[in-house]
Order: sequence, then C-alpha cells, then structure tokens
Amino acid sequence: MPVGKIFTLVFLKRNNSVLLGLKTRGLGEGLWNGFGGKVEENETVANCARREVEEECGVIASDLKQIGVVRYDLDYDKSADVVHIFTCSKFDGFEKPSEEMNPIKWYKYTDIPFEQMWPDAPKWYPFMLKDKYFSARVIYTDKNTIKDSIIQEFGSLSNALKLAQ
Ligand SMILES: COc1nc(N)nc2c1ncn2[C@H]1C[C@H](O)[C@@H](COP(=O)(O)OP(=O)(O)OP(=O)(O)O)O1
Repeated sequence: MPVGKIFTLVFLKRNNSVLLGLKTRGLGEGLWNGFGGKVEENETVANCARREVEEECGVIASDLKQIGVVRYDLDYDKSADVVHIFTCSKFDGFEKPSEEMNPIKWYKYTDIPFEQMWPDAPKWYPFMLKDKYFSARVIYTDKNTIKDSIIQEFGSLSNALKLAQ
C-alpha cells in the first residue's frame, strides 16, 4: 500500500503523567491524543513536531526525542499513513488549550483514557510511556476496527524506523 501522509505525534511528560488534548476537529475528532500533525513540504519531522506542539498546546519543546514510528494501513482508504512518535520532558512556557486541542489535561500513566482514544493507542503506549524505541504496524478495516497489528521493541531508533518503511 502506498504511503500517503506523514504525521508527527508528541507526548509531553511530567512526574509520571502525560499531557493529552481532546481533538476538536478533523482526523480523530472527539478523541484524546498527543500533539502533532502533518509534516509540511520542506519541513523535517523534528521541526514539524516542535511546531505542532507550540501551535496545539503553547509550549516550546526543548528535548524532543523520537522514540518510535507507527505505520497505519487503512484498508478503507487504500492508503497508508506514517506517524513519527516523540516524547519530551523539558519545555518552556505554560501549557494551554488551542482551537484544535481543547481541553488539555495531564493524565497519570495509570489513568490514561484509552476508552476515548484511537483503538491502536493501548497497543503501543506502554513502549512510549517507558521511552522504549519501537516500531508498530496497524491495519484498520474501518476507523473503529483493527484487523491486525505488530509492535516490536528495538535497541535504537534507526532500527525501529526500518520496519515502518
Ligand atoms: C489511524 O490511527 C491513528 N491513531 C493515532 N493514535 N493517532 C493518529 C492516527 N492517525 C493520525 N493520528 C495522529 C497523527 C497526528 O498527530 C494527528 C492528526 O493530525 P491532523 O490531521 O490534525 O494534522 P494537522 O496538520 O494538525 O491538520 P490541520 O491541517 O487540520 O491543522 O493524529
């Protein structure tokens, strides 16, 4: 399946909590997620991650670390999307909601609202929360149904990125 869109998704962390936002529009509307969006033309993945965090929750990320990648095969769309996953535990400014993510809320790692998130989230969040390098591939038959998935942990990011290609 040809890769269509490339996205970023960033998780700010503090005291065993992660900042999530409720998406108010577009892809994933009504679901809690990290902060991110489409990589623009002539933009690096890391610059996209930094820009989206500032646009969507108002802070400047200073130690962004890419830890994984998820490839989504969307059977219903006959296309595949790739989402680059980052974590960040140092940032400047105060987090605030935006037009696209409102409200925002710090969730304890033990209290994440998986019932109001994309169905794939519980599969790879454990790796993200532990800052383990990982690669995942998820096949959706429709927006609510996962046909198959594979998640693998790696010792380095470069190896993790290979599986998603
Ligand atoms: C298909 O499954 C998905 N699961 C999860 N957990 N997250 C996903 C999935 N598909 C996309 N995402 C993430 C990737 C991005 O962080 C957002 C979607 O970004 P959006 O479409 O809002 O991108 P923007 O560039 O911000 O869009 P606008 O042009 O509308 O501002 O969800």
